[in-house]
Amino acid sequence: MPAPLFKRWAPPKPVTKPVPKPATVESARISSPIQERTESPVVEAKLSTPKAAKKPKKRKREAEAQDEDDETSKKHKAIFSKFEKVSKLAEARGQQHGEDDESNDAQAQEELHDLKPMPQPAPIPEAAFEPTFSTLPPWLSQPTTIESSKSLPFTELGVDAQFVKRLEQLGFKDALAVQTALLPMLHTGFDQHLGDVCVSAKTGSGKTLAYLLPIIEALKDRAVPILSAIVVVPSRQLVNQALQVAEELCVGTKIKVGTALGNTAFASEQKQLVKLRAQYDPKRAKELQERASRQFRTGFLEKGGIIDDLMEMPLDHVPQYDSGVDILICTPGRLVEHIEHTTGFLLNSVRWLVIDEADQLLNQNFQGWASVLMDALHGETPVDFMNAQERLYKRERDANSIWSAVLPARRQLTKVVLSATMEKDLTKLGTLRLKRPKLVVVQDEATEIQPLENDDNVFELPSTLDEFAVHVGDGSNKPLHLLHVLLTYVFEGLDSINTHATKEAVASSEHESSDEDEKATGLSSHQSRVLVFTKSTESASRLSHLLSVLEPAFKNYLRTMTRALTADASRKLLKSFGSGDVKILIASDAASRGLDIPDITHVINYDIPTSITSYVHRVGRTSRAGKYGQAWTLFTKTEAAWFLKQVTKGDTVKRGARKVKRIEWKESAVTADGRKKAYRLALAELEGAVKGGAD
Ligand SMILES: Nc1ncnc2c1ncn2[C@@H]1O[C@H](COP(=O)(O)OP(=O)(O)OP(=O)(O)O)[C@@H](O)[C@H]1O
Repeated sequence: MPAPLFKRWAPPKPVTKPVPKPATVESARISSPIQERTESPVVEAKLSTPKAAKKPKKRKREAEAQDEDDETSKKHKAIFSKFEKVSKLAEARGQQHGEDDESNDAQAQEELHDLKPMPQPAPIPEAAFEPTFSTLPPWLSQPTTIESSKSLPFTELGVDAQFVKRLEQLGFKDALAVQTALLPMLHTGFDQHLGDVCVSAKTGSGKTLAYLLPIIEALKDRAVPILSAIVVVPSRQLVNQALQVAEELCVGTKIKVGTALGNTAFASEQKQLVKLRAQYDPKRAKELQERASRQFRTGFLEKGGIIDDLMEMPLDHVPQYDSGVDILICTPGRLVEHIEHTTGFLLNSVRWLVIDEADQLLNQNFQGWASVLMDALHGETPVDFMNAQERLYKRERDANSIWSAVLPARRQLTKVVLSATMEKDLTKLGTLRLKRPKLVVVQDEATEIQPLENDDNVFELPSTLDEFAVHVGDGSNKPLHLLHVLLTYVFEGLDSINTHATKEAVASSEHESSDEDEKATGLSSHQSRVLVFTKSTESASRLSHLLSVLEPAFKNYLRTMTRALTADASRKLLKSFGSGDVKILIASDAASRGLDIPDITHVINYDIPTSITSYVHRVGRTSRAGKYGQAWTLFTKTEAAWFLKQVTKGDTVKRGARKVKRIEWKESAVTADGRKKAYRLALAELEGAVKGGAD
């Protein structure tokens, strides 16, 4: 039962002290705080007036007032006694209640002690926060994935019988994973993807054939060249490499494949790309001549343009520009030059634009090539300005396309963007103005478990690659460590021919040369082929010199790829490396991208790469198209932290269940057999050679 509210308002101890009978109003007033609050100050003033000063009239009034006061006092007394009674009663009830409450509390406590907590369900563990969203658009965050082990016969992919036969002759029976994905997407037909395609597939997975084959198949009946495909790659060597694959596939067709890479004079490249001829057209000839004479008058004469060509035309003829090639393979810089300076080099009939090693090309954006190319590609030639050939082509295309019934007649341009280290960078990809793009990712089964919604870039290494890492201390004996790897692990067995050329102090020159010969013979028949990467072409040359002094048996089998080599010389060099005449090729990062040299068994990072991307491309020169290969990296004390954390243990590089094997040997193992002394001699010789060169 709730306690009565008035209990709080009870005056302090009204019952315990006997209240004296108030003799005067004053004393009553003092003892009662309630009265004190209600009494008016006017009454107080009246009471304090001295009696002597009072007049008879006043006295009467005072007597009346006294009566009134007595009456009031009586009333007060009555109210007060009533109040006291109620207070006493309240007090008594309060005490009773207090006892009741106490006994109730005690009871409640007792009862509570007996209660057991109700059994509760186990708390639900809160799931760790895993974002299910991506900042990337769906085409980048949810790519089409293909297992890298997937392989299908070319016949099942709708490849024309003529090309299936050609592929068999080249030794390709089944299509590799990236080819099984790309061929149907790029072939005309119902599986065709009517949009652009980005491809992320490991090094050596067969991307070149995947984009060249459908293009060449589509152009196989072409009799007169029309520029239909442009392939952009980052280096001259890659232009030549793609050209070789294209030419092999084009055998038996009239398709013309041309290159623009700057290895020949610009004018002769122009002549190869654009064929000038005279066309009889008196009306247009007159218009052009009027334009030419206006230009002569104003002095604003176009140089090297159509007016120049008009001068060489017979009467009533106009210059007409035809494409000299169907497929153009080029570097971005040279392509931009042709777009800007070659009259008649028009891109309005281009149906395929391929950008290989796209991440590198977009990162460099040399001469703003992407924007220049996109402007040239997307600027449609108005029908009025089309030449006869273009009009013919447009009519043929509109009539033959299976989509012509449902789609408006317009050129369909497909962009194919590829890399082994494709970056999901929207800003860079944005410069390519992709339409309805699709990302195709070729990856191992194990990697598929990884969430692909992840916005981070992940690069996969070939599954047939074994990686080794060697700590070389402070790096002062690095060439000796390299020599140790070469003799012990790459050219196994060669070191057992254990007479070193540097044992000059003990060995007779006759003996020495016979050991050298024996080693050279062992080397010539050896199957291993090794590509050694250095940080620059200068260090490549230096290392090459050192190695041939340290191990003379290497001399005839060791070459360096430098910037000074002409395109022809570097092609020859790569050919002899491919054939096995050269066993050790030392190069800078310039050779890390895209180079496809068959049967490289080992890659050695003599100097560690400067980025993860560079590592992926360097080691990707071996283990190509399912072949086994090894990658060795020599790292110093100061390089260890970055290399071990980022490359060997980081999340960016995926290598399945495989791990990088750490190999360590004692410094004495590499300096044995007088090699330290030989190294010093080699250094001295190198210094002399450099000085001699400088003189
Ligand atoms: N269907 C096939 N069967 C067997 N080998 C093939 C097939 N297609 C291509 N190859 C071979 O695979 C090798 C690698 O091909 P390619 O150079 O196109 O690789 P890539 O994916 O472009 O590599 P990178 O990213 O390093 O440039 C080449 O030697 C090529 O001849």
